[in-house]
Amino acid sequence: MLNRFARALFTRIFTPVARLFLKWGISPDVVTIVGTIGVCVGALAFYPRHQFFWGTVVIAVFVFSDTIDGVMARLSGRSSRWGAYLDSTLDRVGDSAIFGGLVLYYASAGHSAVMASLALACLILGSVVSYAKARAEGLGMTANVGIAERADRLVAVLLATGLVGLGLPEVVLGVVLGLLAVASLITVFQRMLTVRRQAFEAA
Ligand SMILES: CCCCCCCC/C=C\CCCCCCCC(=O)OC[C@H](COP(=O)(O)OP(=O)(O)OC[C@H]1O[C@@H](n2ccc(N)nc2=O)[C@H](O)[C@@H]1O)OC(=O)CCCCCCC/C=C\CCCCCCCC
Ligand SMILES: O=P([O-])([O-])O[C@@H]1[C@@H](O)[C@H](O)[C@@H](O)[C@H](O)[C@@H]1O
Ligand SMILES: [Mg+2]
Ligand SMILES: [Mg+2]
Repeated sequence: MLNRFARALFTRIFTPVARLFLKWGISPDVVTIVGTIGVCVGALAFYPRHQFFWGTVVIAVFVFSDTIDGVMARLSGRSSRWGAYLDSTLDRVGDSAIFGGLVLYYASAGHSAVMASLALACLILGSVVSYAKARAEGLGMTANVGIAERADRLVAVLLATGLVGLGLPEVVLGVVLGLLAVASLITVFQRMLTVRRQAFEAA
């Protein structure tokens, strides 16, 4: 949803940064890679120690590299199949680190099997959401639908985790993770139905 409505706005916001990076001779691939490392460090160094606010701040700084890399590629006429592959593959690494960081905390010092399970459910179902689209595209179809696309999932988990880091009760994060898991599951079915329709239309 956000991907549709906010992409143009965020492209405008980050175009000056993208131009600056290109002027400095930085390539889109470097931004993709450094951004992913930053997200992983933010998630895995801070979340397992219950430093939810600072972890979210670090992740939020680096996560927009995913918008900037694409803008850079298009501005410089360097959009490539390799870049698309690198971008999507490293997105999975960053997403796994975010939910994995929460799993690590709640499965150890946080002592909450329920919260750990909810975060794990979001990790797994979010990956299936992405796979459902990637596999469809690999078969020459599209599955560009769903109520919980990547930008939606990230905004939900980062806002809730950041706010809990600022003092909101932990149950807020539990509710958001629960809703996100359900929304991700619904998205998987939305994508499967879209692909099924195309597969039978083509037959
Ligand atoms: C000035 C800073 C402002 C910051 C404001 C922060 C406030 C946040 C509030 C709301 C957030 C709203 C989120 C908006 C969503 C953004 C929409 C968007 O742009 O989504 C899509 C993108 C990119 O997706 P993708 O990678 O698929 O596309 P690309 O454009 O990259 O194109 C891909 C093609 O490009 C080519 N290519 C790419 C790379 C490469 N190396 N080579 C290439 O050739 C190739 O052709 C590819 O096919 O972005 C995202 O999905 C990013 C996620 C954004 C969501 C982050 C949400 C963070 C929000 C909140 C955090 C709260 C923190 C608060 C902390 C404190 C709490 C109180
Ligand atoms: O599929 P999803 O997770 O909702 O959303 C995402 C896509 O919108 C994006 O184009 C791609 O680069 C990401 O890797 C990811 O797949
Ligand atoms: Mg990107
Ligand atoms: Mg991406």
